[in-house]
Amino acid sequence: MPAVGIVIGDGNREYPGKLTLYVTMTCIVAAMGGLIFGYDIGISGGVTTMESFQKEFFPSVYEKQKNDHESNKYCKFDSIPLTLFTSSLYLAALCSCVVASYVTRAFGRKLSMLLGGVLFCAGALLNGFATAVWMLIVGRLLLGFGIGFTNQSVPLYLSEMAPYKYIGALNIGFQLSITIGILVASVLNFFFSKIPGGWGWRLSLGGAVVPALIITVGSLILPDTPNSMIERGRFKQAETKLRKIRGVDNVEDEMDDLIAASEASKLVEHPWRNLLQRKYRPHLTMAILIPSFQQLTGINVIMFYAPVLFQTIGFGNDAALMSAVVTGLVNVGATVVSIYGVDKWGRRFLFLEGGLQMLISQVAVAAAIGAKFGVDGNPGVLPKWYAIVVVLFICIYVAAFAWSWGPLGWLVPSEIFPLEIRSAAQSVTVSMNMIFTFIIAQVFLMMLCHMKFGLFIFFAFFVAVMSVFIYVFLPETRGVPIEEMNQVWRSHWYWSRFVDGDENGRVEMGKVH
Ligand SMILES: OC[C@H]1O[C@](O)(CO)[C@@H](O)[C@@H]1O
Repeated sequence: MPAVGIVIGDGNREYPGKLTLYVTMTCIVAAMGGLIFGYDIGISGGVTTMESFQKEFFPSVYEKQKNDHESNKYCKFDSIPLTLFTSSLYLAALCSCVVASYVTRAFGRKLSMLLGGVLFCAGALLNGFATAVWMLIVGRLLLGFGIGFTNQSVPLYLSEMAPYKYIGALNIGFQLSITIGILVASVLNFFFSKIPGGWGWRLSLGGAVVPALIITVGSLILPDTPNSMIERGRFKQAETKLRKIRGVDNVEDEMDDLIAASEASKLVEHPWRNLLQRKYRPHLTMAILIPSFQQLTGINVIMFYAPVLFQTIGFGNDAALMSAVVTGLVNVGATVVSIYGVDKWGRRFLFLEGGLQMLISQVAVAAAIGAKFGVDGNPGVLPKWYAIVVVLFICIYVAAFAWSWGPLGWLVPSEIFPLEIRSAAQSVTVSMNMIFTFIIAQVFLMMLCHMKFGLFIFFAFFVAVMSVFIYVFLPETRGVPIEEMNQVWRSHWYWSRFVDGDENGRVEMGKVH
């Protein structure tokens, strides 16, 4: 997720500051924001394969998969209410993003986090105690509203509290905690599914209450950010707070820049209209395409539905949930690789290498499933070695995503938007991501039913398209301070026609970003 907000410093200036208790607490709360998002992503697929859950809420799916040995296996989970259970969260998150950005600006980051935490708690409880499908869906909607608030406020809070030099790392750190949340969810699903009497799914869904409570309590005890005090004209208070947060006395430089940034952002009258200007065409294009492409890699087919997918292709219950744990582990590990490599190897290299690796593994998965299942999806008994090969290719695919499009899908947009369009462009990025996450969650099981193993070719096609797009249109942004970005567009073979001349030239941001 993005570390949104006003980035301070002139790219060369080093602000003094230590890793204080405040900063550490900030990181913990921020980690909870990512964790709970990841938890929601990872929990639903496993829960929907639990028999007690299916029997209680989706008896027709249960019957179909128990008794129907004849018809197409690719279709055994194809049920609109079942997919709505997963996808409704992202639709709600999309809607609440808009309200959340207003609340965060007008009433501060803490209130937004508190609202997010409370909505999460309500959603988790409603889900854990659900006795009807509507309770499940309303619970997921509440969780989604919560995500809209925390995804807006937590990264912003984080980027304002963290010492300048940690901002980049925290950006990927947030994505890392999403992947950890997904992993925790799949491990819990694995163990909870063994609990008899229908308690397993209740514990899995209700478990979200733990990180939700941490965020709620955190938002009450954490301090306000100096930035939001400055926005409200409390300069003295902000300076005292900044000293305390940074653990040093000489915070004058940072204070000056914060005040300048706040004043500059007040001058931005029409961020949305700004974004439509010709000179921001490259930014708008990236704000729309990068998050859309991130989802069109098909990653959430695996993240949401890995256990469903593995059961569809003939794995037993346990093996399906275990395989989801394995892909979850690979996801976390490869995100760490990205943190290590992103400044060493550059963004373009990771995008292109990741794209190629995803393409090859998707074609391999399609071929392996197609060869064994044909179009009617009836493999007889799936040999163990064959199942392992399929899981292996899926892991190769997940690893590629997790060190390329996963973190870079957030990092690259966050480093190319100049201050005067930053908040608008960031909202476009977050919204596009949510829209496509919703669409994929909603239509995947139907697509699997109709396109069968060809579904993986469908996503492979998009991976090819997006890799070509990166190769041709995305300049390298590694180590480019934001005030130099315009120069990068200006020397690009295509974007130079939009960002040419001095009139569009450098944005006067030396002090404020
Ligand atoms: O780690 C995979 C996860 O990362 C995201 O792309 C968010 O950045 C999610 O949509 C996905 O489930």
